[in-house]
Amino acid sequence: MVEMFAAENGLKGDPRLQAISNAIRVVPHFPKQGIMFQDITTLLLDHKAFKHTVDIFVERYKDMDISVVAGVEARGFMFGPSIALAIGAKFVPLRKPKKLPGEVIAEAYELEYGRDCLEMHVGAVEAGERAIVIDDLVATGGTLSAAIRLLGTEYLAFHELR
Ligand SMILES: O=P(O)(O)OC[C@H]1O[C@H](OP(=O)(O)OP(=O)(O)O)[C@H](O)[C@@H]1O
Ligand SMILES: Nc1ncnc2[nH]cnc12
Repeated sequence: MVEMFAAENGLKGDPRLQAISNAIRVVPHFPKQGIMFQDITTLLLDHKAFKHTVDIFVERYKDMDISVVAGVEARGFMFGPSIALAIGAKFVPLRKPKKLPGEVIAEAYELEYGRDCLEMHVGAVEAGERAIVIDDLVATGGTLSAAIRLLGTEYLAFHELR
């Protein structure tokens, strides 16, 4: 998995990827039978692996005229703001329902274990802005698809941690 990710992203031989992978704990059968839960809280405890993670995104997306880093609640909030600050972009939280106080647009989606919805404040992103979506992982892709629909077609790329 690490080798495939490295080859696809121009990071072949980069020792940071294995360190990141090693720092993610896999918890079988959480939150229900059959799910191999990828727990990034252990990555957050390892400051070197945490920094490597943010650095890889920053190296990839700096100087690409990206003005929006959209983070998916909750785990995209743990990585997105650091990346936004480092590349000089604004951070836009994509939140679960009824958390944002202003006018919102919403997108519903299916999860590996349920159904949910993401909301974004109207006006947080302007037409023509280039955005990236940050989250910790893709399972079915439902969350990522909803995030992209929220941002419209102005997004540039998405990158998962593992
Ligand atoms: O590709 P998908 O099938 O859509 O699944 C991936 C999403 O599921 C997890 O979040 P979750 O909805 O469990 O919320 P949490 O971060 O609040 O725990 C994960 O952080 C992604 O956002
Ligand atoms: N396997 C998984 N590990 C962690 N978070 C998830 N969200 C959906 N599937 C997941």
